[in-house]
Amino acid sequence: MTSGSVTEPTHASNVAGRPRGAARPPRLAGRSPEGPTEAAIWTHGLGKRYGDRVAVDHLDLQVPRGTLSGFVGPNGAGKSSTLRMLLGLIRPTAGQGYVLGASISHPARYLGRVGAMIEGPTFHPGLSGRRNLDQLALLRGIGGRRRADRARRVGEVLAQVGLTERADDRFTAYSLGMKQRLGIAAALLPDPSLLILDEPTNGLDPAGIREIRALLGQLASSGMTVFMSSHLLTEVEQICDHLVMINGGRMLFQGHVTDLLSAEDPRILMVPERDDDARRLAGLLGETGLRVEIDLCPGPSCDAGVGERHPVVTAHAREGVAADLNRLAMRAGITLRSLRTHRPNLEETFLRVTGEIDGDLVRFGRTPDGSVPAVGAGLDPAQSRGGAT
Ligand SMILES: Nc1ncnc2c1ncn2[C@@H]1O[C@H](COP(=O)(O)OP(=O)(O)OP(=O)(O)O)[C@@H](O)[C@H]1O
Repeated sequence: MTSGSVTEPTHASNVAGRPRGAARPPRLAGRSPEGPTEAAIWTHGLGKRYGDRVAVDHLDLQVPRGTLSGFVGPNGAGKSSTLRMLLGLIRPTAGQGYVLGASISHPARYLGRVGAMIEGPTFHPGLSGRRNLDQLALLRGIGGRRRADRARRVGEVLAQVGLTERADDRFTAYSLGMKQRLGIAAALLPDPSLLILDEPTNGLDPAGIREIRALLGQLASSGMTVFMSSHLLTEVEQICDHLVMINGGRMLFQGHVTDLLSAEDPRILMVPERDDDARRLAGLLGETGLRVEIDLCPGPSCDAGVGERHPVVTAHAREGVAADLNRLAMRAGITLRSLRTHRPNLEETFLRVTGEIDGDLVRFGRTPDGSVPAVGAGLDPAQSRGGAT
């Protein structure tokens, strides 16, 4: 079993922990926390300083073999520096790391089994995709000295990334998506066990993103470990089964995407017909033991499906109690304009954990009178998640 773990800034909440019975992707079933030799990537206390600037701060990474793992963090979080240390391009200033069981102090021992695309692919613009790959294979000694062997390997990787039909077109004629796929083909030349990609979907249109997504999914299902950095959280949520989230060089979360998402409280969002009823409704719900917030600002976490701007009362409760909450409101003479359930997606979770947006409570605290903060906050979490009766 590979457990998800979360380290949070103090203002973020409700992310830690894995609810009992949370489903695991089958590919990882039965695995246990992995040591330096079992994990595809393992680091302990890994750090990188540039002068006084700390780019990577005591990172303990564990990327299990065979996963498609997303490496996410805001700009300047330390992703590229980490990838560069793993590839032996820069030296760590602290800690240790292992890639495919070999220490990162001796990159030559594992680089032959690692494919990488960092900072986008660079190819000769006047040569075809096939010729570019052939030259790279020759330079890297892939496929042996025989031209036929090299050509066979180049043909295989071109087929793998779906470029066979356009293989003899010049690189300049390729779309951005095709250029990215050629970059991945180059990384695949040595038939690696681990593929490290820095922002492979950067700048691509939705169709290009879909192609890369399908390609990475295929590679991972063939048993290869793929570790890719990305800013596109929707993509990571859709294609990755494992996630490493960092900010300011520090670990925020690593584990299964499902663990992170299922640790987020499900919510029920209610908009009373009369704005004045919002506080009374929040008070009533709070008395049942639920954690409740009021938000005046429609947004991803408080949009209750109402076009106009009305106070939204959010109860941290599972979907199953929605009808109970509606009845409770009705009994108190409060009619609801809308009621819906919401579970935060990876993007919302990420923004909250990295502190890019304030939590609902903070935002409510900034309203003009600020007199009703969280109702029911500080109650037994089991109670607040259990729902009202
Ligand atoms: N060669 C360098 N010299 C000095 N500072 C650097 C150097 N490379 C990176 N940094 C700094 O280290 C921090 C981490 O940068 P890094 O590029 O690793 O982050 P990142 O998560 O990859 O960001 P981005 O997504 O914007 O590329 C940043 O503050 C950056 O300015």
